Amino acid sequence: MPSLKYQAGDKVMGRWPGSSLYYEVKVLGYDAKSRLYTVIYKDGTELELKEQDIMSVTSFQQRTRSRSRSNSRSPGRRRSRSRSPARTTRRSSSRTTAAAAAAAVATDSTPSSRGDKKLKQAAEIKISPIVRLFRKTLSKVTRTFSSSPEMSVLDFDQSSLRVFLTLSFFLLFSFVPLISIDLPLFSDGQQQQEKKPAENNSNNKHEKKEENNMASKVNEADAKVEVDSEKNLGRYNLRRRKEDGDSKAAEAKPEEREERSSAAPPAAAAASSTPLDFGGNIGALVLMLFLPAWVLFLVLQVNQKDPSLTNLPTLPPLETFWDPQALGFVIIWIFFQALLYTLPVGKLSEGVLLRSGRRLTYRTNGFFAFVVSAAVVAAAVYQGADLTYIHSHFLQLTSASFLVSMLLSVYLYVRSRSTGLDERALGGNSGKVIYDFFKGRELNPRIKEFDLKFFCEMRPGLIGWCLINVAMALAEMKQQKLDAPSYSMILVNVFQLIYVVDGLWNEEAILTTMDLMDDGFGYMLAFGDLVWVPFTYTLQANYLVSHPNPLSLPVLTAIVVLKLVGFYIFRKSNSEKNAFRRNPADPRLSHLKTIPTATGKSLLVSGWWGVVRHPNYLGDLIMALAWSLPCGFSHLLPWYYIIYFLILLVHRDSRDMNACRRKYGSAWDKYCRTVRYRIIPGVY
Ligand SMILES: NC(=O)C1=CN([C@@H]2O[C@H](COP(=O)(O)OP(=O)(O)OC[C@H]3O[C@@H](n4cnc5c(N)ncnc54)[C@H](OP(=O)(O)O)[C@@H]3O)[C@@H](O)[C@H]2O)C=CC1
Ligand SMILES: CC(C)CCC[C@@H](C)[C@H]1CC=C2C3=C(CC[C@@]21C)[C@@]1(C)CC[C@H](O)C(C)(C)[C@@H]1CC3
Repeated sequence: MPSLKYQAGDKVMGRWPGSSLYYEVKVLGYDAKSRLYTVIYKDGTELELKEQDIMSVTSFQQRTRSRSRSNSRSPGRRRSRSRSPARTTRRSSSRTTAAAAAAAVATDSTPSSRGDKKLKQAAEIKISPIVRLFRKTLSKVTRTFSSSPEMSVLDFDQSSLRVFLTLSFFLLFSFVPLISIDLPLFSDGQQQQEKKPAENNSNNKHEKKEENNMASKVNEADAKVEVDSEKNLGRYNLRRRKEDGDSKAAEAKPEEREERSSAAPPAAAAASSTPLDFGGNIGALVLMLFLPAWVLFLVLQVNQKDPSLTNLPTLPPLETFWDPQALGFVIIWIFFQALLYTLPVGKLSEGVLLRSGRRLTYRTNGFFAFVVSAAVVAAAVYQGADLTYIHSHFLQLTSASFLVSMLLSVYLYVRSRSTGLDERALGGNSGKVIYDFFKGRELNPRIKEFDLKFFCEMRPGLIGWCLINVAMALAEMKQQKLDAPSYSMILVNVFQLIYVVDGLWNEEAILTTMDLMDDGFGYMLAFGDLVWVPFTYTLQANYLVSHPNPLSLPVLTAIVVLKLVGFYIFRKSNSEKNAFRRNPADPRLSHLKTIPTATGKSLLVSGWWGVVRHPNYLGDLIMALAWSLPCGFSHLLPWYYIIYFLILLVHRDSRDMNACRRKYGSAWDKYCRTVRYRIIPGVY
């Protein structure tokens, strides 16, 4: 190829299709007819790229450095850098890693930039009117509360905040978060610079590059991201030429599906450039204030004789929120669960491969913890303990748990200062204090072998949910003067018990969920696990205590069938994905078709994951419907869960779509074209 810019054998940087990530590739050849270069990535993927998507390593480094220099002029960052003793080492390490052209640099931009707008456009999918309405509302809310994502902690929109604060008694529950976020003692920019090279236990070149702070800096200046998937189709040829010469090649044979741990996920480099969810700082602040207030509203509302929307509860005196005994019970419960978690009983399971190249082990003895907890509670009841205390002190228990979750969140944020970049979540490491506090910075905070995120997600709140439900059944019997709980109460109790026990029985499967793999542990999950789950997921049982709803046998049967259908879809789809992620070559999965991706992982494109994207959400939603139906239609309140859950899962689905698009590029687009429905069959 004499007159060509790149010659066969050249090592250059090639853009990964559908994304803005550059990887080192080797030029294999050039096709004059199509004017495409054939390049090979380090993981063996061969693609055809246009010249404009290729860059020499030198110009790539120059570009990266110049962006880095121009960005380092930002006063905030410079100030913190100059104070860092480790800075020189870091910078030089950044340079060398930049030169080590084995990794990707994300040129994704912040949500406000043109690049990200394009990304959003690319993610725009044809949707049904209901979903469109929902998304419109969601984006309106987001726009209302977020201005520029580049805003600092201090210059947030004061007027929106004031309007918001006057809305209700939010401030009360939000006292602690306000203290913690008003103290921007350190910036993430500084912390990123301060990480000593010695802390880098990464054994993977991609991750080493990821520490290069320039990744995000290239972003800000170079928002020329072309991610329109349709455009990309014309520009790239995604054939895996090595495996097969025709378009069928995208479906790999089972024996080819081994996951290559040497290939780091492409998103690894995007540490501080992942687009912000929830409208950035302002959205996170709003949520931090709104969520506790909403829990308070629900807790007060459910006790009303007529909990309709036109009959809002009044705020009780402040002192009713505080009960040291309730706090004592909450702490004892959490410590009791922690003790069970640490017992050397049950299996040790391996988590997914982390960006640091490590795999963590988890003690998955959740079912054991459940059985022991049930036995201890039963023994306590036998000894005369009155579980209806939980119902009568629900508000105090809620505020005590809120306090614990707040303290935990502050602890998590503070300790995340001393963690390396490869230990942080991609989405919670923006440098924006409120946002990172909310989303969680550290991916897997551990005290020795004690994994805080895993523990909180699977134990105190989840098992506490069942305990509270049982307490509600006893409270119903007491209040309604019944010899046994009502059928509605039994259904709600049994359905949710099945859900929790199933989660604990299949505890290992949680290791391949978004929370464990991608999300940091911060306020969102700490609050979600310790307050939201136990005190709002029990709303149906709580409602039935004082709002009986007799069920006829046919209705009861129909509800049971619905629950079983939902459970079947939920369990089967979760197990299928979990089994596939754990062992892609599992012979039991050999009938499934897959799409290979450049990360070495493949995507399931048949079986449950070929019916809709996120079939597990579909099953979960059907179950949620079966949980609300026993409460009847007199009030909206017991239907709150399914409404919230629909919002949560649709938002989670789009978060996951964006994350997967960043991870898998065009392979993800191909998956979306093949499996067109999102969550619900027929809904795009
Ligand atoms: N009760 C509750 O409050 C909640 C319950 N849930 C439930 O928890 C469960 C886990 O949910 P969640 O963590 O949100 O998401 P998933 O378990 O669906 O995990 C999403 C991940 O799965 C992988 N994936 C996506 N598509 C495919 C595919 N086609 N083939 C192979 N892998 C794929 C991707 O990760 P990668 O490719 O990196 O492996 C993706 O990031 C669900 O059943 C959900 O309903 C969730 C939230 C709240
Ligand atoms: C406070 C916010 C608005 C939302 C917080 C969300 C969290 C409450 C949920 C995020 C993912 C969850 C999962 C479960 C519980 C709720 C949270 C923590 C789960 C443990 C429930 C039991 C299931 O069997 C499961 C699949 C293990 C769930 C995993 C996700």
